[in-house]
Amino acid sequence: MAEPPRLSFRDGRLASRKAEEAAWRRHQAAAWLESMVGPLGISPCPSDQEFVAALRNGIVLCKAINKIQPGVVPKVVAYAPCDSHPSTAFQYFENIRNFLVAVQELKLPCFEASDLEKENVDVGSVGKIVDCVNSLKSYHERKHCGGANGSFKFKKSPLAPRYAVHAQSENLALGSSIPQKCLDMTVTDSEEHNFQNGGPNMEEAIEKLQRIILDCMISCKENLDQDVLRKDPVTLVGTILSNQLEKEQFKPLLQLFSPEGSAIKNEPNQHTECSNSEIENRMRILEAQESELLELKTMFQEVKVDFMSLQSQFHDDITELGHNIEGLSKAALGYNQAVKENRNLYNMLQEVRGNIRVYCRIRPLNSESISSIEHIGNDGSIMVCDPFKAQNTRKIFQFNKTFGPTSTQDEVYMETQSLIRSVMDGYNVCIFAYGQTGSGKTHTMCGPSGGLSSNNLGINYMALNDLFTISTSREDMKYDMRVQMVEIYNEQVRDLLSEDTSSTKYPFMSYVLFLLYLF
Ligand SMILES: Nc1ncnc2c1ncn2[C@@H]1O[C@H](COP(=O)(O)OP(=O)(O)OP(=O)(O)O)[C@@H](O)[C@H]1O
Repeated sequence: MAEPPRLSFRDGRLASRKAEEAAWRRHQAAAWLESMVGPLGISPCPSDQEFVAALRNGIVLCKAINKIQPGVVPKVVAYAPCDSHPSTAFQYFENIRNFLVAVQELKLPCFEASDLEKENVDVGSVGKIVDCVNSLKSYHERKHCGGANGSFKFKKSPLAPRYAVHAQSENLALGSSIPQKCLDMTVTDSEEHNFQNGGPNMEEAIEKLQRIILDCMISCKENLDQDVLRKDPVTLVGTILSNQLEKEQFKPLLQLFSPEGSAIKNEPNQHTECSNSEIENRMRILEAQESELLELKTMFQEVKVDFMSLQSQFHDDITELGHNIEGLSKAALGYNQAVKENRNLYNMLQEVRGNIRVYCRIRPLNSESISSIEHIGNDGSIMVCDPFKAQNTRKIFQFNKTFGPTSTQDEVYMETQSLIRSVMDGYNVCIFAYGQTGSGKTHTMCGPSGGLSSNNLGINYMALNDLFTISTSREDMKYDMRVQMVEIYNEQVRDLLSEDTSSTKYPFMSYVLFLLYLF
């Protein structure tokens, strides 16, 4: 049975370092994709399998590149209900193909569509995919800073190219073009070309050199004599390094650091140019922002002044309004008091004039009638004389007021109006007409038309109109009005508004009858 190949300490450390680096780069790629398109549903440090599985349908990649370059992948096939369907798998392949075309258009490093399709992913394929994603990331960042026009350089994964090369690196022939490709784990054809043209930056070159030196040291350490190492380790390491660095394979790299090296000479210039242009850009942005800030500050100050002025004006207006309201309130209070006093005086006047008043109205005579009225006094007195009896039969009667045959309905009402209005202030008022048949009671109380015409309205109608007008004008009071009409004939009370009068009882009628007896 064949024994499995043993890994030396050096190989083990290298492998571990490479795995760590690859994992870090995967993490960076995944984190960037998540920042662009949202959660991928994988762990923050995904395995190769996880990473590839998340990108296999190409949706994430297409969305990400569309964010950088909108519309570069015009149609992205989204998730289908059943992803195992053959047509969907084909459409997903379309996603990958469109994405790769878009990447090529941006002149960024690509991978093969088959790299994503493999069930058992290999490190080299994943490295290419990660490289592609990270180059997109760098492109995006540069674009964000105003760069990313034309050629674009990216950091390549250390994995894929190094793997094949490193095993042979120490035994390769020096100087030829093929070994040149192989001797540096990190230097590829394109990168070498870049070195010659001042392509890679200093940081990349230092990183590469560090790796080579580390490899050399590990390689040498395995063959070191422990005794020699104990005597003068510094000189020993120096000698080893200088021997190693003498080799042809390091020359392209060392040229980078030589003062004459065009690449190293150009790079700082390029870097400086890039930095200067970036700085200039940022300075311009900063100046623009500063001027905008100043404008905003000025505007803020103006708005603040306006606001203060408005606030002060508002305060003055409110104060003035308060004074006005206070004045109105006092006036209203005074008015209410005046009205109240006025009512009291009014009602006192009614009492002075007499709570019970008796008026006499003489109706016009008809053609056959002979008048018995001899004199009507202004003080309400009336002298009557029976024309069929002797002269000494004259009699004088005194009333509060006597209305002659020519008096109108309005004149009669004006005398009773003050009493009627005091009802609205809570006083009880009763007006009734008394007299023999045909003396004019109905004419006075209801009017000749019985309320059907607005001319010559009776006391009842005029009183009700007056009361409704007053109740409407007094908005702060609520009045409840009810009307009842009764007739007293032969000491019998009859409800004129009720159809069935037999069962109606009127407890107040005893007072009315008592009053009638008084007269
Ligand atoms: N001041 C007046 N001016 C003109 N006509 C009047 C006046 N008073 C009464 N008359 C007339 O006299 C007649 C009798 O009046 P009225 O019917 O009002 O009397 P009465 O007292 O109501 O009678 P009764 O008690 O029988 O009902 C009516 O035709 C009425 O038009």
